[in-house]
Amino acid sequence: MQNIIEMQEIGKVFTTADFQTHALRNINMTVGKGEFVSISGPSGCGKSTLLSLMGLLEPASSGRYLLAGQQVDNLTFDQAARLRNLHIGFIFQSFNLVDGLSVFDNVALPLRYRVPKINKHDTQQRVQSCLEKVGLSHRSTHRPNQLSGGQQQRVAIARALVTQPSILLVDEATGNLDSKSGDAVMKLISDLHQQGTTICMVTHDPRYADMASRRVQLFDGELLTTVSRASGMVNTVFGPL
Ligand SMILES: Nc1ncnc2c1ncn2[C@@H]1O[C@H](COP(=O)(O)OP(=O)(O)OP(=O)(O)O)[C@@H](O)[C@H]1O
Repeated sequence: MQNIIEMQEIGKVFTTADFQTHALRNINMTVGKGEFVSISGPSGCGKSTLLSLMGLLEPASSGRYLLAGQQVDNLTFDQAARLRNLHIGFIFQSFNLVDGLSVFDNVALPLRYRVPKINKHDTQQRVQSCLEKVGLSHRSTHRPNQLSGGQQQRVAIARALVTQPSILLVDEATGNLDSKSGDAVMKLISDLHQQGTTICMVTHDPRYADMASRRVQLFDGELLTTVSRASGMVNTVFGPL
């Protein structure tokens, strides 16, 4: 299987005036094309930091990171933004939709930053197709505040898909939703995986973690175990459980 993500001995230290936090230590991790990996662990263990590094939202402090085969350490801000736009779709707990824009324009937003530019006709088709995937094509002219939380998260998923990313990074996508809407969003994410999308998802919910093809556990900034559903194999990478 071709690797989309390859992290070697990745570390992340946050330094504030009086404090250093080792958020991640010595992370060795690969994600193959088409895999669905869930990332779990206690609060503060480094899950969101790992996702931010994967998504080039911030650089690692040490180690080597290959994204889609390209070494991506030491990128400039603009280079990171361009690669992000090409390869990564994000879904966060907060939907981060722009209230002043229609559902259609929210989904189209990432395409505005594409180089080379995507013409109006192709934009129209891509947005429409993504809204159909999430079952909201009939709501394209609505504003986000006219939708339920679950529907807003589905718009955020359509926005993440519109750039046809190599990998979808999901951080507690169901955290702000009631259980019924949460289950619907997770079904959608699972369907996207069945259709071939690569997914890395942070979740606290063991039921949702179990939907992944591989489960990764973090503890205190270190990779603890990875469990593959296909093989049922538990591989203790570091330390005690
Ligand atoms: N920008 C930052 N500056 C300083 N410390 C940070 C920063 N971001 C995260 N940290 C610290 O890094 C550690 C890991 O944080 P992170 O948000 O990755 O944990 P998490 O596992 O996602 O937690 P939670 O489940 O509570 O969301 C924590 O100790 C946190 O305080």
